[in-house]
Amino acid sequence: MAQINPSILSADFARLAQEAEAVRGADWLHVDVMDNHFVPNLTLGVPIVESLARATDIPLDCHLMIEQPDRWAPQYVEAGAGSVTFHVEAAAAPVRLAREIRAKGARASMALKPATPIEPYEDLLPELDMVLIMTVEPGFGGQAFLDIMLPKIRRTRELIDKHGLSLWLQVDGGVAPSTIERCAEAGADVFVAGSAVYGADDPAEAVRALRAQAETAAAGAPWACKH
Ligand SMILES: O=C(CO)[C@@H](O)[C@H](O)COP(=O)(O)O
Ligand SMILES: [Fe+2]
Repeated sequence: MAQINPSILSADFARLAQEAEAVRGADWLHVDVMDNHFVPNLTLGVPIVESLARATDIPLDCHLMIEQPDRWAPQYVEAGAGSVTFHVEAAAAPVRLAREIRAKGARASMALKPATPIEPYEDLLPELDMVLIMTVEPGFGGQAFLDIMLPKIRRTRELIDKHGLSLWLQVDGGVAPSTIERCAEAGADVFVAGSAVYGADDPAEAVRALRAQAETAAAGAPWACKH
């Protein structure tokens, strides 16, 4: 089943509890943590994640666009995140980090920037609960979807299926009604959407509509028939 994770990067940061309520029915709330080093933007950190976890019962999917994730990721689990994604480009010891995140009780996920290939990390997949293929350069919401990432999504789906794994395949960046079907056909099953959800008149309805589009597209995809 397709999961839709609205990104609060496109929400009003002064009203985060209400903005979470506005997307009731979403599978996860996507929280973009940026440190102005790994990416040229600065957002929020552990204390806000802690408050948000108390303010909503939607589980938090924390996407860490930060340097030194080995040092910081465990603190996001302690703050209440149900899933923590680190960038493999920034991690010193991705296997140890994934194991630590899992041992602390959250789902462990690894993100790849657009220029990072999946193939060198094939052997790490069993250590993970999710892989995030970035479909924009990380750092900002509202950017145009990079079509050139579709082959990487397909290749990642093939690797997951080849190893008989059940980890989720997330896409993030420019996911909208005009792009979500191509992502689902390529093999993604978790969809982050910021501007397409919070820019809509009815964000909860936008979540439902995106999910329906993704599920229809996935049903007709060749990879879906293998399960
Ligand atoms: O991680 C990021 C950006 O770096 C994303 O999660 C964005 O927040 C997605 O926003 P849209 O492209 O959907 O507007
Ligand atoms: Fe993100």
